[in-house]
Amino acid sequence: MSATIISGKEVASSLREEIKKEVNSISITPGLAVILVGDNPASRSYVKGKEKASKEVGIYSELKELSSDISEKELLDIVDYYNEKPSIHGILVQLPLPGHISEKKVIEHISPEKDVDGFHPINIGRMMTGKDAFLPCTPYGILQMLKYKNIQTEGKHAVVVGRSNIVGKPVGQLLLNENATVTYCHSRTPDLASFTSKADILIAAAGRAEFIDAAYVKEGAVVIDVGMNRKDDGKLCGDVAFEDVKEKASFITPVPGGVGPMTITMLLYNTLQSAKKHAERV
Ligand SMILES: NC(=O)C1=CN([C@@H]2O[C@H](COP(=O)(O)OP(=O)(O)OC[C@H]3O[C@@H](n4cnc5c(N)ncnc54)[C@H](OP(=O)(O)O)[C@@H]3O)[C@@H](O)[C@H]2O)C=CC1
Ligand SMILES: Nc1nc(=O)c2c([nH]1)NC[C@@H]1CN(c3ccc(C(=O)N[C@@H](CCC(=O)O)C(=O)O)cc3)C=[N+]21
Repeated sequence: MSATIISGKEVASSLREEIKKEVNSISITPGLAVILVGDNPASRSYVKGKEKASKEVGIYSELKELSSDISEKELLDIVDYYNEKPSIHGILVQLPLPGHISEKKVIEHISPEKDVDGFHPINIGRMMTGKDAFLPCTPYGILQMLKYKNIQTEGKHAVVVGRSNIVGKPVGQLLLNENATVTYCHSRTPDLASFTSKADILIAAAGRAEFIDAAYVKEGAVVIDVGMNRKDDGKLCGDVAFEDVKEKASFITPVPGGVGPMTITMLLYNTLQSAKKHAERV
């Protein structure tokens, strides 16, 4: 039996309709500032996607493009400018940043109230303790995809491949909050397949093209592919060998058209929530 494909595009467009309606119903226009340092083509293409999606739902978006030789101090000053700007409710600094700039410092400089990426330690701490917080967009989007398909997490064994601060760690934490039993794997995990093949829900977030094949997957597992890799022919592919794994899994997400569109959608959602909170305060 071939797996059901979870279309991130479909889930995203349904959520974006709701976001659009709500944006139209509130008294202020949500504003998002996107800061892009340098001219990495992949980063530029993601940022364009975010801008286009913002416009489609009626969110104002402002793109600040900066040269890769900007100093850390100059970048922090620009973050400050948006921290103070009342029409901006969300700030996103596209990662990665050039080597001479501390990502940690920049993230910690963003006001937690405008941290719609959910990367600030205050928001991470709030997420870990189950308090109201901006949840990181990719993990949050994955939860929405599971919900949309009525996939149970309670009591399930979730295995996460990857432990980055932006994907691996928070997706595990959110699944734990949803009562899954969570195992994290990473580059020092010996015999990876011995762990992944136990997973009811397998999250692949390592950034290695198509390396999760059917041998890594349990029959009937739910497989979520976060990976975003370029093949030699220039085509985009995930961490999962889709054609092979889809014959063994019960649900699977494609790349493109899977987790990616959900990441952008949750960014829009977080920006809307931030604007609503702002409206309550003034
Ligand atoms: N679809 C979307 O919206 C998004 C997609 N992405 C994509 O997801 C992928 C992961 O992103 P990100 O978390 O930022 O990447 P990082 O490179 O920061 O982290 C990769 C993680 O995978 C682990 N890893 C690497 N190789 C292996 C291996 N062979 N076996 C087991 N674990 C391994 C690393 O382990 P260790 O810690 O030991 O180094 C690390 O924890 C990338 O392809 C990225 O492009 C990212 C963000 C959003
Ligand atoms: N501060 C910050 N926040 C991020 O959320 C962030 C970041 N930095 N740096 C890079 C990663 C990566 N990321 C993606 C978002 C959407 C797609 C996406 O929409 N992908 C489409 C395909 C896009 C294409 O065709 O190029 C898809 O999967 O269908 C991909 C990747 C967000 N990231």
